[in-house]
Amino acid sequence: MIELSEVTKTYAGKTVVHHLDLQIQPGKIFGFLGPNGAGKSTTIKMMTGILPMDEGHITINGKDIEKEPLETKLQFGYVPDKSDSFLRLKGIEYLNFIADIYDVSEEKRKDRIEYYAKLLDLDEALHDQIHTYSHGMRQKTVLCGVLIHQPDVWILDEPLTGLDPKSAHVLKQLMREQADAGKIVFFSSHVLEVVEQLCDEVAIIDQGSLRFQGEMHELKEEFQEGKNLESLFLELTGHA
Ligand SMILES: Nc1ncnc2c1ncn2[C@@H]1O[C@H](COP(=O)(O)OP(=O)(O)OP(=O)(O)O)[C@@H](O)[C@H]1O
Repeated sequence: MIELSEVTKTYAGKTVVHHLDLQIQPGKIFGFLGPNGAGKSTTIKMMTGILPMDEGHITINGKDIEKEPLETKLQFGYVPDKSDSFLRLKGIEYLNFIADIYDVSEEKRKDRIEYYAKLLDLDEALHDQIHTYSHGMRQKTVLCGVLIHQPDVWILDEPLTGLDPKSAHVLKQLMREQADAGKIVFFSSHVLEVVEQLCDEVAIIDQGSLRFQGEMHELKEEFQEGKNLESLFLELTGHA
């Protein structure tokens, strides 16, 4: 389970995440929605321990990201919205590095790298340096790193942006499999069609505050009378 309690972040006097409470249960694909600048990436960076929070607590599988950062980081895999680290490494070197960090055995890593690199059409690029990769290839390389260590929780920031249709389809299938195996897939997006198609549960934030959290079917019940998800989203985020 992921739990955010009263999480607040202020940049230079401007509060961009405001007393945010969220609970994400295992077995779900959880969509985190909001317009540009709503505070999605900031929240994800606090969940993953990249940014400190000013107030509140975040736990992942009962581990507190501020009190037990290492133990908490072992619970999840993270794909950021921009992947521009380790650019001098070759894809295969990066994946072996991740496997080393997470103590994945030689046999398992070999099988998993082979399987997932082929599935994501990365196999032919593995011996090139990451700086030669496109945005989508970099995203898929980081994703491959997550798949290699098989964490309970996936945290994905705009994971489908920049992926070609085949890779997007593969990722959506992997997300479904992960949730169906009783694990958590938490992802941010502003692509409403993707959210509607994929999510079991959603949270909508605007200006750092929660406007809705509930099952996808509860959200859909709100837009039965001629409203689609887009108009409901615009209404909830004050842009109708
Ligand atoms: N390092 C920073 N310094 C100052 N303000 C920041 C910083 N990072 C983000 N912000 C501000 O915090 C707010 C939330 O930004 P954030 O990137 O979390 O939004 P987002 O919901 O992920 O947006 P998008 O959908 O455009 O990626 C915005 O107003 C942004 O300008």
